[in-house]
Amino acid sequence: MTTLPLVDIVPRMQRMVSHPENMRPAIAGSVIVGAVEGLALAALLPTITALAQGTSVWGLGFAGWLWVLGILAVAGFGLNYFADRSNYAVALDFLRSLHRLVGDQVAKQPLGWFARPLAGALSRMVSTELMSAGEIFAHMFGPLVSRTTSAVIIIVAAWFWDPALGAILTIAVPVFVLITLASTALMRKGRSIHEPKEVVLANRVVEYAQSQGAIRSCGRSDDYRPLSRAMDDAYAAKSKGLWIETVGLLLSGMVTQGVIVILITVTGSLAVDGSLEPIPALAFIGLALRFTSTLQAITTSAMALESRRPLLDGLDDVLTAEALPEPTTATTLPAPGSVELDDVTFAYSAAGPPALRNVSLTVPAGSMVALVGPSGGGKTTVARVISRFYDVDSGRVLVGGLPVTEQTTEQLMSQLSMVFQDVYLFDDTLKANVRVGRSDATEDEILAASDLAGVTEIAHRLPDGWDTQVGEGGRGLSGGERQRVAIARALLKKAPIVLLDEATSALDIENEANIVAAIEKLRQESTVIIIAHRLATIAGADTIIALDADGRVEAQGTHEELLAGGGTYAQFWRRLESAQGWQLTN
Ligand SMILES: Nc1ncnc2c1ncn2[C@@H]1O[C@H](COP(=O)(O)OP(=O)(O)OP(=O)(O)O)[C@@H](O)[C@H]1O
Repeated sequence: MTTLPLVDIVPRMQRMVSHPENMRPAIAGSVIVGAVEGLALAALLPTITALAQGTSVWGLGFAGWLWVLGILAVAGFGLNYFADRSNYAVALDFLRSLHRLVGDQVAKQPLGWFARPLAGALSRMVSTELMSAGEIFAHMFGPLVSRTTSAVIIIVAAWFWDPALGAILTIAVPVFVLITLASTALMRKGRSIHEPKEVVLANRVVEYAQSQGAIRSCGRSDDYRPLSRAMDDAYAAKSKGLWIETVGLLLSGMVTQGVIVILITVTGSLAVDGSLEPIPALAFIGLALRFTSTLQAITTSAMALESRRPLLDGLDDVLTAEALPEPTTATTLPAPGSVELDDVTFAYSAAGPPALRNVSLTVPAGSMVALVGPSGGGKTTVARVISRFYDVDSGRVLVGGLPVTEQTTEQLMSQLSMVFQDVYLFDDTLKANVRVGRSDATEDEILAASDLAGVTEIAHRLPDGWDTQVGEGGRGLSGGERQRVAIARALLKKAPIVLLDEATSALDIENEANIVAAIEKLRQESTVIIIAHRLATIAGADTIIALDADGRVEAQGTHEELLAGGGTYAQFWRRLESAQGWQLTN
């Protein structure tokens, strides 16, 4: 059974609000409201007794007790208003500061962090769940505190009035809590049986809709087994889960009634055998009815809090994710434009095999290096460790002659331009997306870079030219067009080092011509490290670094040297030649 976040919610929230000092008065307000409400309920005992017996109770007659009730009600109303305001203030502070904290934390994370599952959960958390985070304090924790205080006051008052009545209420609490916990556990168990199957079913439906082309071309649109299997599984799991949930629901529906019946029966029996006066017994039954609804409200708030535990856990994970350590100030670079990997070994996870094994390579400033090798050989990983998406497990990565771990993110990023396969464009105009390369670039510079990268040609085709909105992520453009924009950005940025993934998938003939021209221009101005797929790029590079399938450097040298050396590179080259269908003559 999971523990309720009742105890740890305060320290957790204290870490997440910008004014933790405001939580104390809010909690104190809820306690005072609960105490006043509890006292108002407890005052029913002397009020009804005074009314029924026509005598004074503790020096006050019925009218006096009515005044007490009235004063408590007015005080409760006013205090409730102020407690609610304090709770809402904390809730709003919580929401505001969460957005800032999550934003700051995201900005500090290494780029590799965004490839992890946590980052996927983050988008759901920020888009849908964070808005409900404010409820935790305003609608769950505050009411929980005030109702618990009320219940405690009622029990204390009952003990004070008559120890037998106090004992009855005290015993009712664990009975109520145990039955409620059992019912919640049953409902949770029922949900855990059918919910995962429903998620699978939903995924299968989406898959079925998205893969209609492939399914129809295989003639399987009538009988898509994974979907029908998922439906059968979901149906079977739902039937089983519902049975268990129904028992839980029955228990939860019965608990309040059950406890009321027990309280009335016990109180009635005590009145019959003379242990209790009949009138106080009647007054007590009225109080017991309110007491059970207070208990029910406590459990509702507690369960609602419990349901927010995954959100708080997720926020904790995001907020405590460790940023890569970096210095606070930039240092002078000993060898601007150069890149070096010195005996680098790196695995994406401790359990998995290394993606790079003892990789050493040197890229002098101004040179062009082509990374080649089989799919999965670690070419993209080399680019990622150079950009410090991840810190390596052993060895060193130097950019500009300085280890990347000794540079500020700003210093490192100012040296690099990255043109990777998954180019992200902002939901803005085409021109604004090119300008991202360098915000202070002039119109002429933007046009020159765009001409070279083939973006001007795109602008001429689009309905609003340069002012065309490219859509979120650039979905209004094709993959090849997005890559051209990324190349224009790189040309504009004029970074000393360019990392370029020459994605074959995005290359049609026109794109290819642009890439060739852009690479030529880039290599005149910068060091270029290119994950190369085209024969001409590979053969034209100053140095070729061939990785093997296990992430080791198999060979490095010029094209002629590697070809003359025979080995895997020569085989790789011949395969590429026949695949690309043309012969390069030396
Ligand atoms: N984010 C990741 N998490 C875990 N493993 C990864 C991740 N990215 C890549 N890998 C693994 O690391 C190894 C090297 O991958 P990498 O993408 O660097 O190869 P590549 O040579 O660029 O391949 P390709 O030419 O197909 O793009 C592969 O085994 C791959 O499965």
